[in-house]
Amino acid sequence: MEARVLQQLQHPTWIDSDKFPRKPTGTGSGSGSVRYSRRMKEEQRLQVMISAQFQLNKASNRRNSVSVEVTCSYKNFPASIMESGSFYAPFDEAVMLKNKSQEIEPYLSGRCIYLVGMMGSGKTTVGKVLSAVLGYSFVDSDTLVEQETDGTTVAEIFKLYGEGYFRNKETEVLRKLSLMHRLVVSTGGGVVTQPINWKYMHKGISVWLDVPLEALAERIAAVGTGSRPLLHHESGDTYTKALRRLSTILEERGEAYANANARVSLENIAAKLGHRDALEEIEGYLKEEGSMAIAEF
Ligand SMILES: Nc1ncnc2c1ncn2[C@@H]1O[C@H](COP(=O)(O)OP(=O)(O)OP(=O)(O)O)[C@@H](O)[C@H]1O
Ligand SMILES: O=C(O)C1=C[C@@H](O)[C@@H](O)[C@H](O)C1
Repeated sequence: MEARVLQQLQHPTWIDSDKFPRKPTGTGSGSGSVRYSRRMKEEQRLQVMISAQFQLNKASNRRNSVSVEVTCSYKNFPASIMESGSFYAPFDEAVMLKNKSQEIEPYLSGRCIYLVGMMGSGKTTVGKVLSAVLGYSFVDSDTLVEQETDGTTVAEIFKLYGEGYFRNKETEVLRKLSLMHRLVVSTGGGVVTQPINWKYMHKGISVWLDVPLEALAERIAAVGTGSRPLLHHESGDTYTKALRRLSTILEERGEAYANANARVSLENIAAKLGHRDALEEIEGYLKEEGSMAIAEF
């Protein structure tokens, strides 16, 4: 599986923000931009492109915004394994993320970060940014299960072989990941239901993205339930059926998510993406476990 993880990895490299002017020097309105890109080649097979656009526009709300795009391609593999992602953050926020991650990273000692949470809680979105700022690689356990099953999608695996088969494959994927380092893992929403999975995830640091059900249902309604087999059974409009089914699933899972080392509570979800909270919660956990010193005043 290691090779397959490699197919997914993004080898993120954070942009050296010192290459950018920190603030516009003038006081009036104006704008400027800087582009920085870097290409890495590993044995001529793996190509990672990181590009950043840095926009200073004092006259608009987009002032001091930074957009970062990470694109990964692996020679001879189909486009579906090409990963790309981007995020937009105020410049100060981007600098804060970079600083916080640099503070935390040595204390992680290479341990993997496992993001757990309900379907649609943002594990993929947050995970890609966390991996970029920490210099970790990003993997998605659902994708690895699909790859281990000859490319059969999660929805098809459920349909053809049943949930039990999927859960066993998922546990096997987690076991293999637990032997690896420097990964941010976006887990499947149901990993928390199998106690053995915790044995593997506790080799690293687990973070629960706790998002209100209404926000989850809204996001899922926006993209549909096609890829989420556990939401296929209800009738009604997509939002209502997703909300009803998610409520039942969360009830069945009880306290399972609370086994995570850290919890990011995203109550006011519209206002934030969760990357910063996730880093702060990981820092809190590292201090609690004693590997990171608590600042003395
Ligand atoms: N903070 C946020 N605010 C609004 N939308 C978000 C936020 N985070 C993620 N989303 C959107 O919600 C959807 C689900 O996000 P994502 O795929 O990251 O979740 P996930 O936990 O990985 O889901 P799954 O486990 O089902 O794969 C995506 O369309 C994403 O763009
Ligand atoms: O919450 C769940 O149980 C699931 C979430 C998805 O990520 C997939 O792992 C699968 O659809 C099951």
